[in-house]
Amino acid sequence: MLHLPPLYPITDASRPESLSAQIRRLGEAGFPLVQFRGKPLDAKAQWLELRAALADAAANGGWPFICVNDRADLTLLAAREGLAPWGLHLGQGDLPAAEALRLPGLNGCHIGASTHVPAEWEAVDPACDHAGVGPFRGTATKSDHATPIGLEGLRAGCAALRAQGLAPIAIGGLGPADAKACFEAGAEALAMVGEVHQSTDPASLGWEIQQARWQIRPPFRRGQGIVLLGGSGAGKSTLGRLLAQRLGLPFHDLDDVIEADQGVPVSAIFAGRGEGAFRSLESALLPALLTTPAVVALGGGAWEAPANREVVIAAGFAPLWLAEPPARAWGRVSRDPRRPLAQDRGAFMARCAARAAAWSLTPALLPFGRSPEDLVSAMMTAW
Ligand SMILES: Nc1ncnc2c1ncn2[C@@H]1O[C@H](COP(=O)(O)OP(=O)(O)O)[C@@H](O)[C@H]1O
Ligand SMILES: O=C(O)C1=C[C@@H](OP(=O)(O)O)[C@@H](O)[C@H](O)C1
Ligand SMILES: [Mg+2]
Repeated sequence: MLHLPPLYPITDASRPESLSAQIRRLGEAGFPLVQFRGKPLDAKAQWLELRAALADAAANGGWPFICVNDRADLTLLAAREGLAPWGLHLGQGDLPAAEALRLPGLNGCHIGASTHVPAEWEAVDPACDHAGVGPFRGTATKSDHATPIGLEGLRAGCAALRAQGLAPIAIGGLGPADAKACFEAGAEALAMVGEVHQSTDPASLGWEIQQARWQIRPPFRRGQGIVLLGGSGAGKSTLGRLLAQRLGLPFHDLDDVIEADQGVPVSAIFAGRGEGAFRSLESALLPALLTTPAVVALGGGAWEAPANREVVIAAGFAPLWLAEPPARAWGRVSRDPRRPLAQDRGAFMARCAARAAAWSLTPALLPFGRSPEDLVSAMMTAW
């Protein structure tokens, strides 16, 4: 099943802030996925905002992912400009999902559906990989909504969607006080419009909802090994060391292991033998770190190789994407002489954008500006 962040913010065209500015602000706050909802703006206004938001995200390491509400036409236009969005969310009256996926440039697009009654959530178009289920209760941001389904409807909807392999998203008048109940009822994510835009501190809202999800579904099992992945500067090495200490597990940093094995710094391997030689060392030395439970911090590029991903999964370790906005990570590591791939902003962002699809195959840890200490404590509150 598709992994989704715990809180899925949706733009609100009734607010004075432009849609592209809303998406930029939410991305900077730490949300990896935002839905672009342009109604009731006309097609031209929606297109200009969508293009601006997608271009902005592309220049910032592909962050945040953008899922377009309703508009297959605008999604198609964007794809033609080389700005294919992460996804397209289709309502019951929009283009059928399978037809949308056949549009040029849209294969690989994540398609979402809206479901409101059992007949809808029990038979979703198999071309979809996620679906909204709601409305949980009535909401001021959507006047034409269907009858609220409440917690029991949500439970039934989530079970039906999960049985079809779809990630269920609770929607409709939700606030942070609903989070634990919605996750317990089976939601993978909570979609929000009003709460997220009215909040003076959306990062704290995201943090609170992530903690609620961890309380219901901890990010790893007790005693299980953990592999931290994600971009350079996300904080994998720092968090990994601390997490291992708190869990009483050994800690391995793949870069340190490579340096110890080769007797030279990572930068010297890149300079002397090239990136290919470094990637071969990553793949050669990773399996030995997975033989007994441990916390393992990967380097920023190690999750790209399918063989490395397979060995982590086969070892039963929990892979976790430390999902820090690339612009924030760049601010920490730019031009660090020990990081050969953090010398040029454009190249750094292009790598992040190219790697994001592989990272998002795993559950995410969203730091939302918190310290590694806070992150470790929050991950362990489940126990
Ligand atoms: N949560 C955090 N908040 C602020 N700074 C952090 C955080 N995590 C890591 N850092 C700092 O960012 C830099 C990069 O961290 P590091 O652990 O080396 O990242 P990575 O291993 O993912 O490249 C270090 O200077 C570290 O102290
Ligand atoms: O992004 C990358 O490909 C790299 C990131 C580095 O690790 P950090 O993610 O710890 O910086 C290190 O493995 C090497 O310089 C290559
Ligand atoms: Mg590191």
